[in-house]
Amino acid sequence: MKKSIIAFPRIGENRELKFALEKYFRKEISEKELQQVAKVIRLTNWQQQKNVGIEFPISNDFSFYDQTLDLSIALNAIPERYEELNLNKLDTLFALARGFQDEAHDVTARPMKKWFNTNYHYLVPEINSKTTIKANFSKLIDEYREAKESGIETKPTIIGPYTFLTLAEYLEDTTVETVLSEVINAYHQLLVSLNQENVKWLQIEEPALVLDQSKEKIVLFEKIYQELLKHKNKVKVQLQTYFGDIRDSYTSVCKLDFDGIGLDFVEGRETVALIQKYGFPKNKLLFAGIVNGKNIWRNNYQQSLEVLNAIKTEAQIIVNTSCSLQHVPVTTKNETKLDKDILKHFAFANEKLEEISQLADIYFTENEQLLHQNEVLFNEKRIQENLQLKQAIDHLAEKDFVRQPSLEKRRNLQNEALHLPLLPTTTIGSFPQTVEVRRARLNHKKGELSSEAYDTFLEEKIRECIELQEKIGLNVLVHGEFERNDMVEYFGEQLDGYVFTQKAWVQSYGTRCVKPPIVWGDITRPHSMTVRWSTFAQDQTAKPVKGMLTGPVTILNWSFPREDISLRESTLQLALAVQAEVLDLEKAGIKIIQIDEAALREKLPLRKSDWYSEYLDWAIPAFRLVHSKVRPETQIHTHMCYSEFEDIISSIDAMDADVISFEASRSELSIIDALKTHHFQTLVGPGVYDIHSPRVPSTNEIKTQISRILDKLPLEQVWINPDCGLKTRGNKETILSLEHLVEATNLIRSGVNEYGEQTKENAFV
Ligand SMILES: CN1c2c(nc(N)[nH]c2=O)NC[C@@H]1CNc1ccc(C(=O)N[C@@H](CCC(=O)N[C@@H](CCC(=O)N[C@@H](CCC(=O)O)C(=O)O)C(=O)O)C(=O)O)cc1
Ligand SMILES: N[C@@H](CCS)C(=O)O
Ligand SMILES: [Zn+2]
Repeated sequence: MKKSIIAFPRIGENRELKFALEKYFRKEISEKELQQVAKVIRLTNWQQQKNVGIEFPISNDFSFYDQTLDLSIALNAIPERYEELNLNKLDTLFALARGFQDEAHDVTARPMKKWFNTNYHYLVPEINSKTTIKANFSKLIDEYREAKESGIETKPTIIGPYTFLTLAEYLEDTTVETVLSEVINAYHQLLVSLNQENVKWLQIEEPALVLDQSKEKIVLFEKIYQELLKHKNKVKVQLQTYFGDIRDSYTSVCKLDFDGIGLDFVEGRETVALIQKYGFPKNKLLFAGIVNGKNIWRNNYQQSLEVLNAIKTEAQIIVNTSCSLQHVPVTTKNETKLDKDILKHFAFANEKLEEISQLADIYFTENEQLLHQNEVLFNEKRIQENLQLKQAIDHLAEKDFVRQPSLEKRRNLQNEALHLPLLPTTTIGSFPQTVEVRRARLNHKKGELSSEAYDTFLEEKIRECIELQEKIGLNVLVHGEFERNDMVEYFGEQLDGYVFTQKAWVQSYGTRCVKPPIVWGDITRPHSMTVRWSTFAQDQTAKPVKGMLTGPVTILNWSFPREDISLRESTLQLALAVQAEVLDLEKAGIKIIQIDEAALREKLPLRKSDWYSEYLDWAIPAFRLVHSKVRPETQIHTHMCYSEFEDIISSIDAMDADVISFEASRSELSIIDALKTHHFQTLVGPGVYDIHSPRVPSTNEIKTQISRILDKLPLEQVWINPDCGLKTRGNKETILSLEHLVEATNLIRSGVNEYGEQTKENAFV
């Protein structure tokens, strides 16, 4: 074996899986038709890998929704409430993923979390007191057989027991120990089945090893694998890690009876040093993750070769990707509008397969011609540096990052300017991106709808949206973001220095995909990007309309960034561009401006020791730079999709926004305790219902949620809002949910308790 990958995207070249799934959810196609689409994708993927000579294409990397959810199901970690719906296997999976609501049932979706430091989301496994782990790896076996029937010997992949146990949520006094032996036993059963099938290699993914590991955790890891590997028999087992190095567990991993070890040489800063210091076991293969699975730039073969040569004497190398290719788009071949001189610098998943193959040729057979061609590409002068921008960044001073006056002083001025009631109600920005909205944008893009007609359409949508929010009784309105394809791509399209693609989709969660724009050069703002729509919306109402922007850290984190300058440098370029937009909005009379930093937490380095020096020390100031020059009366909001920022709570406060909204509806509200303990200064809008699921929360449910928040936080600090934008929802459920939100807030304001009784002494309006 010379070359390998960890996993391939499963959405299909033209998002075939997304469209089939959505049709299945709308009951427009049968399960059989859906399975057929899935099968074609799998066969195509295996064939692509085979075509470039990958000896063992990967199987079981396909998923209808999420591979961690598939694992929960394979381990029978299916909470009773989903079993009780009595749905078939596939629909039970979708109930866990999306929630389920009909006349007789109402079950919420399992929570989703960010998959390590990516923009992919996994469904959190649940372990409760009734969980009985049992092996049912039929999906993995079926897909292995499916490939074999078409003449392809695959290497099945599975997320490992250690990562599963690390990511799971433990309820009702359960712990890792409650299920540990059952989980080991289930993987043991898997090995037995694989031996029966005569499977050659199994890849076990353990990305949890790249997180900070305590001694106890390493003991747990060793215990699992000492036990498990006793049973591998003829199947060879490859332990695959990614998203960083495994400095805490390297020596333990080397001692265990794995046949191959996969290490990340792209994000794993210490990987080479670890091998040089401790050596690499002679009886194992080293799967060297050298082709970046997260970014889309061509691999620099010379640099890769230097890395491989540095460890050449230590190990027998298999050329590999650094992580699953699910984080990059499928192919560059459909990018017909991008200049060839630009496109030649990019490698998506298919092109990365070729890179693996070429690198193996260069490494094993010293193919000089391939090396030379690649050198020519990297020696080209790609872009012209913007010296004026560089100077502007170099001259930034301390004062440019500090807003005046203090938060407390601003608050009084804003209260006077805005006259909002207690518990102000608002939304996060986007309203449903219905088929009608997307179709109009598509028609405009294709030239079938003129710019004038498209603009008129958008104005009509904004007018309706404002009218609707007034009718529902929200206090701070939004324009609805109808003009945006995506909260990041939209800005990328307006900024100089970006290039964007037509078909370069990447899965974000379930059926939802994003098309990250690509930072090509230095970033500047040639014109205002949102003022027109925000002012149009404000002209329709006397209530304040929030201007709506995406912050610099999020724009960069959800783009494919440059690799020739630092992330800090690109973020500061973006910060200056967004700052100009903020000031234009303010000048145009917008009194509240929301700057979303939904991805700020996501890119926090996986190791704590890197948090400040590698990231927060520039990311938080970059946000402050964006709003440091606004008037004290202008209220700055920010938004984060997830509430997992307990550990960096002071940094979030240091963003110095006036209000922050975040997800809290699916979490245990522990974040609220943390806000209290840390004397969090910023006003907060903890989301009172989950927008990721189509289910409509009842008024009472929202009211209970608000009461729980108010048990812990002072009234004056709280805003009421959903936990994220409404773009993925339909109109009907959105209207009902927002009506319930306003009704619940009004009940709380007027002091009606949870039993529907008027308690005058609680009333405050
Ligand atoms: C808030 N989130 C976001 C994240 N990352 C982003 N970059 N953006 C986000 O908003 N990360 C965390 C969270 C959760 N993630 C998501 C991700 C994606 C969506 C979502 O709704 N995605 C849409 C695609 C959005 C888009 O770009 N739409 C375009 C193109 C529409 C399209 O597909 N057109 C078809 C034709 C359709 C037709 O009707 O004929 C085509 O071009 O072929 C647009 O609107 O113009 C998705 O559908 O996956 C939400 C949350
Ligand atoms: N303003 C954006 C934030 C999503 S994270 C929206 O509402 O969709
Ligand atoms: Zn959000």
